[in-house]
Amino acid sequence: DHFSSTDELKSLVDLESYLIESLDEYILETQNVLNEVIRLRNELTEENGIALEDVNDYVTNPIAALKLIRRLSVDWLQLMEFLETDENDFSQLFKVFEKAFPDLSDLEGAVNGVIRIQSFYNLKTKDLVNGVLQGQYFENSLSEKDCFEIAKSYFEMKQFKRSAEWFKEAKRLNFNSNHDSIVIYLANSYGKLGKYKKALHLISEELDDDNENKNSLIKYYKESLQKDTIFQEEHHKDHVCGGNIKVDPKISKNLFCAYGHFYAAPFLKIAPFKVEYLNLDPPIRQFYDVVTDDEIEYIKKTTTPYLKRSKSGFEDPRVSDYRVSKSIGIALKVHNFLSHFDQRLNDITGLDTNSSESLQVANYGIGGHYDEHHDFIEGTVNENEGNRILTALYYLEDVELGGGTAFIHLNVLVPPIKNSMVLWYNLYPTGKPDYRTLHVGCPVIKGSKWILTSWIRERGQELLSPCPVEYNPQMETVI
Ligand SMILES: O=C(O)CCC(=O)C(=O)O
Ligand SMILES: [Fe+2]
Repeated sequence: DHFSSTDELKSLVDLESYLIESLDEYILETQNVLNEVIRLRNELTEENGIALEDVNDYVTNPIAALKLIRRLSVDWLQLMEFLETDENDFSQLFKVFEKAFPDLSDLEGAVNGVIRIQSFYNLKTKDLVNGVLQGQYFENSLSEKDCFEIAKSYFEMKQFKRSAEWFKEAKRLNFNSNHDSIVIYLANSYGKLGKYKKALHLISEELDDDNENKNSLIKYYKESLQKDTIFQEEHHKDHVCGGNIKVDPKISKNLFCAYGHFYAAPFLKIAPFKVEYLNLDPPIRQFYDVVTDDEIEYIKKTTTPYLKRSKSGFEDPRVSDYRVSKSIGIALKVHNFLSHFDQRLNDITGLDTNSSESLQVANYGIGGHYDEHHDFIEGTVNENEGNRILTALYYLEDVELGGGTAFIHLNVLVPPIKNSMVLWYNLYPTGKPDYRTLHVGCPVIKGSKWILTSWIRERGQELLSPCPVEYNPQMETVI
């Protein structure tokens, strides 16, 4: 027994105080963990609250979407590391939902989307960080972590002017342990641009004295200062997608709008289409109100469950960053609801649409695009079909910002206007490919882009379009 000896009781008191001390340590440790969990939880709650205010607006904003993906692919996992040690109900619950989370490749996709938007539209880094897109202010701004992710991607792409801008923003927003890593990256970006003095200054002044790389970096940049290497300044040029490139007035003064009926199609005599000539040679024309809201609803509803990541290339189609969208073919013949669709294209073009391919529906998310390409097939063409004479591209949705179609040799930017269709010939009337038709599906900055594309092939047109030597706009009746 214990109670008969005071000595034994004393040792129990000692033991108890030892235990209390250890318990205190445990409490402190747990409290620290919990405080950190609470801090992260508050950060997540704040952002989630902003998203809840208008979910649709949030997920169609590239900056907000990037943040959402980063939270779910990185931040939540960091939080869970704190809770991992004990098997609590929340950890169990999290494991069930985690499977549906975006992963690091989704994060990479979202970062690339923002980078694409910046480079195609030549947006200022500071504007993007503050949520300003093409001059319009949106509420979502980027955090240090987001800037750091983007900066690292630019660094890997060897775009050091941009990486320096983004690391600078990350440094400005920084208030945690990542500081040294940002400083080194920023200095190295300066170094790659030949700005050794700046790099040296940054390392000497701002890198922690305890950092193991400090001395070697100082030595490296001091030595670099002695070398005289010539560097090429990186320039960011305007792209046709941005809509800021002026068209030669000699061309633009001849452009016009009209009510057009074509090839004497009887229906169009009564109800001509509104048409706008965006370029005369080669002709690029935008037709308004050629697809109805009901048809659009039908097309979206029917195709949405089947959309798959688009591929590019005729011979060996692949998924790549060249074309970031989801798409699926739709055969008009099996959809009675769309029975008038091809008739309109036939009325407009005078061509036989029976030989056209199944239509293609595509949906581009934020930063989604289709880089420079021609629609005609290069190389061997299947003789039973022939090449793609003509492209008719229908816009099924207005895009809030970006998402036009740019003809980069012609400085023509087609705005994505719902219910309209843009039409151009990919071949000269002689059947020769027309390389002036090189075009880009511009990145979506904000919103969602839905298009439908119809390609008319050469076969079946022999009697309808007997090769004129040159295209002549007079072939069409315009009233
Ligand atoms: O998305 C666009 O604006 C262009 C699409 C396109 O060029 C195509 O699908 O061939
Ligand atoms: Fe195309």
